[in-house]
Amino acid sequence: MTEHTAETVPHLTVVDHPLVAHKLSMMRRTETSTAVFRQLLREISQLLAYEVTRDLPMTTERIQTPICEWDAPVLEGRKLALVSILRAGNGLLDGILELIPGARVGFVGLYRDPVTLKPVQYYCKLPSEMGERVTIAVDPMLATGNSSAAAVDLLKEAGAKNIIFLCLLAAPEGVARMKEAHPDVRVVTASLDERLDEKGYIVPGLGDAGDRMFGTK
Ligand SMILES: O=P(O)(O)OC[C@H]1O[C@H](OP(=O)(O)OP(=O)(O)O)[C@H](O)[C@@H]1O
Ligand SMILES: O=c1cc[nH]c(=O)[nH]1
Ligand SMILES: [Mg+2]
Repeated sequence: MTEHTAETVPHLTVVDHPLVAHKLSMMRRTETSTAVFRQLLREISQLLAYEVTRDLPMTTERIQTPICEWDAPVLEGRKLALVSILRAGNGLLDGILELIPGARVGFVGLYRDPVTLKPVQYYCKLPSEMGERVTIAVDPMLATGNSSAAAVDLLKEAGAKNIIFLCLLAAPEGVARMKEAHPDVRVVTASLDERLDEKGYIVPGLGDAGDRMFGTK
């Protein structure tokens, strides 16, 4: 590990949970099939959703139980915006939507040019009233951070102010890039990996998340 840790990067949360770590190790294995990879990502996404929503603002609503009237805790404000960074973000989105079915959903289409490692945008469709929603942007991989920084630029252009970036694996380089470009955005990840290789892949990583999820090359 490098010197970057959850302690030295306070805007970074590494979800430290045995089930997450075990499932993630299974996902990293080369021999894990596409079907199992997708299923594991769905399972992990729900554990991460539990963590990433921990500090959502709450209010109370007067309700009638069979016994009495009561001020019951409920989520405050407008419905969450979940934004998937295509393609691979959809692997995290599906499981989280099961837990938060009322969330509004946006998509940012980006792919990383394999030579320049710069993001190329091909799509953007976001919910209305982004300025009034907590926005959770999801993409399994935070490598150079170029894609996530560009995606957050688009979210902010649409008015989003309260943004969390949720990923599965983060490289220290990507965490640093996000901190520099968007210091107000909290990054939540299942693992802070060691580094990037010469092609910009996360080490030890799990390879190309989109390809592993969809069986492409
Ligand atoms: O931090 P970065 O260096 O920008 O790399 C991370 C990006 O690369 C992957 O997407 P990819 O370009 O492979 O597109 P895909 O989801 O369509 O496979 C990943 O899902 C991120 O979006
Ligand atoms: O390791 C990496 C880096 C970027 N994108 C991926 O899918 N994997
Ligand atoms: Mg890919």
